[in-house]
Amino acid sequence: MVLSPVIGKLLHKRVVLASASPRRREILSQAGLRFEVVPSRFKEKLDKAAFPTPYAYAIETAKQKALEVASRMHQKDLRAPDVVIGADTIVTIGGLILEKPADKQDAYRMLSRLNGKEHSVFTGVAIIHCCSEDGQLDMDVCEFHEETMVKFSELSEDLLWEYIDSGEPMDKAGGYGIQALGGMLVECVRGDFLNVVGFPLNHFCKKLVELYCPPRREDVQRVKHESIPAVDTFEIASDAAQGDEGCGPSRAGVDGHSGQAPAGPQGPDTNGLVENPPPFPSDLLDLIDGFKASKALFTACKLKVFDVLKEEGPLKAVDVARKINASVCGTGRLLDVCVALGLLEKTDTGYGNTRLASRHLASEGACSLHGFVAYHDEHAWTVFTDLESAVRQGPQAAAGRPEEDPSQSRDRRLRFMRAMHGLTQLTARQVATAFDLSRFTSACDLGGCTGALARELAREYPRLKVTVFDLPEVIEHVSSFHPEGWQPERLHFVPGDFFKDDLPDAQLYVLSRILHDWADDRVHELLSRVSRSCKPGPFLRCSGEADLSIDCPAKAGLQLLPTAGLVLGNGDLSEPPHRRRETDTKGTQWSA
Ligand SMILES: Cc1cn([C@@H]2O[C@H](COP(=O)(O)OP(=O)(O)OP(=O)(O)O)[C@@H](O)[C@H]2O)c(=O)[nH]c1=O
Repeated sequence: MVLSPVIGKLLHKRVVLASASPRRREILSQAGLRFEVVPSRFKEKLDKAAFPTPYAYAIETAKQKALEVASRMHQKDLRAPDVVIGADTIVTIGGLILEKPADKQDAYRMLSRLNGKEHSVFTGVAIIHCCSEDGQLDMDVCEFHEETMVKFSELSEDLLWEYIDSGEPMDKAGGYGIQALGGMLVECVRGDFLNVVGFPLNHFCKKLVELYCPPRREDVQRVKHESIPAVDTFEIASDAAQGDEGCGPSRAGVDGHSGQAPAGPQGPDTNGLVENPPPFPSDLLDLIDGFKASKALFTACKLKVFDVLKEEGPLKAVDVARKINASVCGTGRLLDVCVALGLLEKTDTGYGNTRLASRHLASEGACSLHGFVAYHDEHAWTVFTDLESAVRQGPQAAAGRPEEDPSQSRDRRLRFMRAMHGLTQLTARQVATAFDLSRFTSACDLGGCTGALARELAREYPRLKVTVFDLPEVIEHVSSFHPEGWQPERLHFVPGDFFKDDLPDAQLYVLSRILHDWADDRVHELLSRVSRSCKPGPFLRCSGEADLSIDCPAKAGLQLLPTAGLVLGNGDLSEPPHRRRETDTKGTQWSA
């Protein structure tokens, strides 16, 4: 890449750097660019949590800095510069964004966090091309970011404080300046050094090539003058002249409007040119993008990435690729996605599981959700792919599908059981202890699958005998979900269909994750069958997430566990359960 012709493209344009950073000014002027400096008054206080990535935050801040300068200059002399450049540098570590420290203690907190570790430095850049016609300002925004990895050595407390006392950290993102004394803290750098200093010159020049030789429209996003968001400013307009410094011929266009009030946080500025920014639609973007994250998680689980890393991590991408028999490039990308999703950690030694992944995404272990993930990948994913036709044609379309072959349906059932087993193991204790069931001596878990909840109930209540009632083809596989030689005390399994067969006798019926599977008429039928099986006893009724208009038997206690399902009992439940947890009561109303 020949640089001077690129920079030369800007020679006859009025270029403004919307930044007070002396480092940015130096980098750009040393590259031969001629420009003016008009520091932006945009307050860097966007809601970080509203951005999907740290660099999206840096880019947006850079853009707002530049937009603020462009619109202010346009208002002042009704002529905006040709090009305005904004930039924002942030340091990120462990999902946290570090900007300039507020004071020495803040600098100490930042540097301690970075001590001995690798972190990312992102600079977001916005290049705005302005065009004023008939008093109207149109702007084309081109934006990009650059990431550089920086590793700090292990540093002593004394050294950190000596560095802080030098005063250098205070105007620098992350509390250090790599180009000066801070260079002593740094063990190595991966990527563009100047990006850390405050401006990714190389990427900037490449962007200019794209824009000018010839411009590629897909890199340029047209922003109409009307859509310039409102900005918060630090100073009143008259302060501007003090901050503006010229590098080239000074045409900053600041007219020193004295005594003019700054635009309020929400209000338009004096010329009515700046409008309220629309709220950033991060929830919507998450909805749009969410399936990609799910599929990346499903794929990593299926390829046993979390198992490999649990046993042998940390490992480099190339080693993981070999172990899972996949391409190095594809594996590297998948691993990086998992890092971004918080499932893996990446260090110098390679990729490793987070605790969350080791506990829940490896295939073995009491808290494993591997089966639950596999079920969603192999079953729910396909079902949802057909959602449009299900909506168009109605549920009868699914009913009209050809019968699947029995071995396939057996596999599907086992997958489903594995999914339910994993999930129930995770929640069983909470469900079993959400109510005080100690007065009961017998319970029946309807559709209790592998008995994971029944087992917990039996463990929690030493007097309780629990029957698991489920389809014969489910009961047939139960033993494979429990340790060999497992002899459950006070727990037994009865095959049957709760819509057809007599329900086993019990004082308490448990329906956990059952009712949501059925349409209202079926729910009514099932609850009526349960109601008929209940023996006379004190009465308590609760309505919760579903409005149960069943013929509720005066003989049965009936409670709804919103997170888990329904418990029907005939014991003395006339008082609200004292062991009910706050988190379990959401949306539930009690009436005796
Ligand atoms: C990591 C690092 C950062 N910096 C400086 O940190 C400021 C970041 O803050 P910003 O908000 O992006 O810029 P600013 O200085 O406030 O200026 P402005 O863009 O006008 O808001 C910029 O200065 C950078 O050089 C260094 O000089 N060296 C380093 O190693």
